[in-house]
Amino acid sequence: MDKEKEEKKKYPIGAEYYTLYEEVGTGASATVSRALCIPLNEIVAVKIMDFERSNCNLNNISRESQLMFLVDHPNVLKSHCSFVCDHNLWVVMPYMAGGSCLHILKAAHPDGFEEVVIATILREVLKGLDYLHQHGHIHRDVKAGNILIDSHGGIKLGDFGVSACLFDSGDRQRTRNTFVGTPCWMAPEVMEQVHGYDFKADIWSFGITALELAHGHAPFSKYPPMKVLLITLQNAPPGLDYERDKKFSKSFKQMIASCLVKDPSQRPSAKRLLRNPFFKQARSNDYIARTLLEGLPALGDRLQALKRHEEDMLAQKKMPNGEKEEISQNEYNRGISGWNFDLEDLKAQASLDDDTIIETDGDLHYKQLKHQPFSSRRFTLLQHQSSSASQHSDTADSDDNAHNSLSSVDSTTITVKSEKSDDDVSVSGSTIEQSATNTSPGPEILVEKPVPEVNKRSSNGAPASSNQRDKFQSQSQNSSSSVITNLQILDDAHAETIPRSSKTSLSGDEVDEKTKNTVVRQKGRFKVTSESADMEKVVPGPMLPKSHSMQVIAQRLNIASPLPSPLPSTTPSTTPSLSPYNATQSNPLAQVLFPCLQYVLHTNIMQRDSLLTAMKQVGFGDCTGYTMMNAAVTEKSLLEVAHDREKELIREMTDLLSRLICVQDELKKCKAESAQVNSFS
Ligand SMILES: Nc1ncnc2c1ncn2[C@@H]1O[C@H](COP(=O)(O)OP(=O)(O)OP(=O)(O)O)[C@@H](O)[C@H]1O
Repeated sequence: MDKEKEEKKKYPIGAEYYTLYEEVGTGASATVSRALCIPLNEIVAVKIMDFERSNCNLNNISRESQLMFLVDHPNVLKSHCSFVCDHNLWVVMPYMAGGSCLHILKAAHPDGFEEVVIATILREVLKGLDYLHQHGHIHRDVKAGNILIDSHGGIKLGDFGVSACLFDSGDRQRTRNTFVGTPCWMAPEVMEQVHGYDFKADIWSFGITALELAHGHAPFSKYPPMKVLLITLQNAPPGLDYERDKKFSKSFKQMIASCLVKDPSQRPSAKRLLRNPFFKQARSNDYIARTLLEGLPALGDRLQALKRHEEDMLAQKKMPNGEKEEISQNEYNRGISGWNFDLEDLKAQASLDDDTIIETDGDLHYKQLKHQPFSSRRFTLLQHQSSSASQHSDTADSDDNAHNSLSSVDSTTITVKSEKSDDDVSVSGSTIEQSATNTSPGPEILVEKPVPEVNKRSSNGAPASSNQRDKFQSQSQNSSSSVITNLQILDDAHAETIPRSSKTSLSGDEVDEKTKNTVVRQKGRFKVTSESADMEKVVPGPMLPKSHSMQVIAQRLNIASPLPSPLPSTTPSTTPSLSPYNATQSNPLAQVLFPCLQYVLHTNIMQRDSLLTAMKQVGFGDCTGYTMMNAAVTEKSLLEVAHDREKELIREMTDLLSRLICVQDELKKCKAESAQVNSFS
């Protein structure tokens, strides 16, 4: 009955019908305020998205917010209505008086919630996620900050729809000021941008969120983005520590371990997770209202207090690391996202500061040798004896196959043997040395949440079963069409572009089984990874056109390409015998630089292909023999030019790598000498 009443309610369209009260939240591109809907005399939340700040196509945002309007599940925050006002998009939503779990953690539970509370919150989140996944949607931003609680303890997953738009918009893809997603919660496959990702990326984020609720902060939250990426890609997945987290049950540890498996296909679906014994202890909404909300100041006051606290800490420069990172997260949530690949920047980022950073609480330890000149300073990533890998494999629920994933965690350059599997994973016996003296700015690393697409094969699945679902899905299909267009603009060479949303509606287990059929292809421009993580993945074979050039690269780099290369290389070898692969194996800096150079090369190749296609089209458009012949000649000469350029780039790349190696050798010598001098003195 209540629901019917709700449905009949018509929320007016137009800013004049709403009185804005205090601000209750800020995000990457929006501020959220408590507001009064005057005609209905009802308190609502209004999210005002600054079109200019979000750098996003307003029509796309608007379409996505309509999608949010169509959402109909008690655990997913829907919008009542949305409209444009002065270049802003207003989204009117139910007011969630408890605020986000992140706010509550910060205000009253800095060390995390009790297990029963966590189980109750997460069960509700899973129900919401299951609903979204069933409808072919991926949330892509699951985190405590997006889990909202209403005054009755009801839990909803927020920031769906509009955020999806921000991620998907081709405009955003093309602009550089667009960091997408928060790396702490980001699944490794999303970071790698190699084989695409699917709804299982949400399950990873869900596992990270579970840790966030347990500890009061997400794993690695104190580190800058680049470091988070490296740690996530190279280390064993984080998890609850058997020693340190004694207060938590085995089933909680196992549940998290099953989500934080690097191989997405081994992660359970949301539906399956709901059957996990951990959730048996979950209680009612009332319980949440009693335990979390009673005694809490009003949301607006809490937010103000938090802001003041952060400002004070900043002013005093006494900010604890976790909060420093919080600010840093906010910074790039605000749009600082083109990660500069300038080596100095990288050094600064990786070392946080130019001083020694050694923490003794079991967290990652970065040790910088102060007595060395800056150019030869190195930071050492010490890895403590850790046991998460064995823990995971020991304890993972076999049903969830969690242990399988750990086999993927190996590294040749950085030996990672995790023992502790928390955010505070320590890494022992391994070093990341960064010692290059080359300070010339290189290309920028731009890690973006890529535009996803769902494999066409999934469209053969069962049709949607209700009108509402059809409506929901057709809406999402509409919204994805713009993505296609944008993608084509971005990268014509990637011809497999297909809509983001699955057209099928699958049962949880089906969803599980069909993971591979609904894999989202990514069009990320770059990936930050290293050969050591998985050399095969570094060459994005399936993502690139099977061009002759790529085979040449694969051959030269001595990298096992995931694609067979039926065509022999015809390009004569013009490079020295130095193998960049070997070079990068022994040179961590080269590891980072190498993909960058690869990217330049790939771009070049793609441009060449586009030019050739354009030439062909011109040739066929005007079918005179003369034009055809001319086109053929031009194509040949273009090919030659492209080949020359390609050779030139490969030469440059190899040259750069060999110079890096020389520099590193020199450095080693210097270090040895300085060590000798030190020992004498
Ligand atoms: N309906 C609501 N009721 C109360 N508070 C809300 C509501 N919606 C959002 N908030 C608060 O506002 C904050 C920002 O909202 P939201 O996450 O939707 O913005 P965003 O710009 O998409 O942020 P981000 O992308 O960084 O997650 C939330 O973290 C939450 O604390």
